[in-house]
Amino acid sequence: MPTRRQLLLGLPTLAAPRLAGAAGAAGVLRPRFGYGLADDSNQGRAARLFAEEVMRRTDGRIMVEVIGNAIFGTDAKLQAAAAEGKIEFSVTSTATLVEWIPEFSLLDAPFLFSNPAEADAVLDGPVGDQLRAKLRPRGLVGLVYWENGFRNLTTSVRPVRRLEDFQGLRIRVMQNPVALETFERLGTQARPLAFDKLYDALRDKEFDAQENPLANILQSRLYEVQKYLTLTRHVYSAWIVIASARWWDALPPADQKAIMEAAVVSRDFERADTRMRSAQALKDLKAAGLEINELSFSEANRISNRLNRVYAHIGPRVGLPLLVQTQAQLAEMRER
Ligand SMILES: O=C(O)C(=O)C[C@H](O)[C@H](O)CO
Repeated sequence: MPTRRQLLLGLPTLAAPRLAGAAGAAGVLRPRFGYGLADDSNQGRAARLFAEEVMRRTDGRIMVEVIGNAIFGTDAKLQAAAAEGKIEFSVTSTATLVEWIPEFSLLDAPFLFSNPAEADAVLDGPVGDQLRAKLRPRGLVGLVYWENGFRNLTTSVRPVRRLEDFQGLRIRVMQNPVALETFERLGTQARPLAFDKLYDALRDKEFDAQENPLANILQSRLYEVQKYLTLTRHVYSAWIVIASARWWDALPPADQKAIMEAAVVSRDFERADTRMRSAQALKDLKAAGLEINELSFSEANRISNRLNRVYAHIGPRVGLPLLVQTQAQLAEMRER
C-alpha cells in the first residue's frame, strides 16, 4: 500500500512485480534501484554510476531508475521488496540479512577486519561468493559488495574513553542480533531501530548513542543530534547490491553479463568515493563541533577482549567452516 507521503508527493510506489520480458515502449526495460540514503550520498552517487554503466553497456535497452531517500523504506523493507520483485535492484546492509540468512552474521563479527583491504579480499573472494550464493533461495541475486565502512560510536551524554563509559548508555543498533549482543556485552542498553528513524529518535532523546561509519554520520547529519565521537572502528559494515532473481532470470545472458560488469565498476567507484569522503568527514565532523577522541591501546584491548565471547555465538550461526576459512585468509594476509 503506497504511503501518504508517496501519494502526496507523487513519489514512486512499490508496484506489481515487473518481468524483464515486460519491456516498455521501444523494448526499453526500466528496472528500479531503491536505496535508503539521500541522493547526495555514497549510495546515491554509486547507484547513478551503476545506472549509467548499465545504459551504456546495453545501448540504452536497460534504463535503471534510481530511487533513494528511503522512498521504498530502508534495508529490511528494500530486501523484501526486491525478493518479491516489487523493485528490481537495491543496495542494503548485509547486517539486516542475518534474520533471513544467519551466515551473513560473519560480517558483523567485532574487529574481524583491521583495514579495508582485508574486507575487500574476503568479500570479493570465495567467502563473499559463498555468502552471495545464499541469497538465491530467498529470491535474490547478490551482485557486488559496496562499502559502508568501519563503524564508530557517537554519544550525546558523555565521551567514551574507557570500557566503563559504555555502562548504561541507551544505544541504537541496527536490526541485527550480533550488533545487539555486541553492545549488550559492553554494558549498554541496546535497542534495534531502522536507519530512517534514527535521526528523529536521537533528536527526541530516545537514545543517548548510536554507531555508524564517518561518512554516514556526516551525510545523515547525525552530528546535529550527537556531541561526542569515539573512533572505535569496532566493526566493518558492508553493503550488498542485490537484484530480484525473478527479474534477473528472465534476462538474456548478455544483459546479465553487462549488468554484472556495471556492478563491478560501481563497486570500485563506491569504495574509492567512500574512503576519500571518510577521511574528509573526520575534519568536517570536527568542524561541525563534535568532540572527537581515540581509544587508548589498552582500552581498545579491554573492549575487544570483552567482545571475544560474541564469536562463540557467531560460529554456530555462520558454520565453523566459513568462519575458519575467513580467519585463515586473514591470517595469511597478515603474515605477508
Ligand atoms: O542502519 C545503519 O546504521 C546503517 O549503517 C544503514 C545503512 O547505512 C543503510 O543502508 C541506509 O539505508
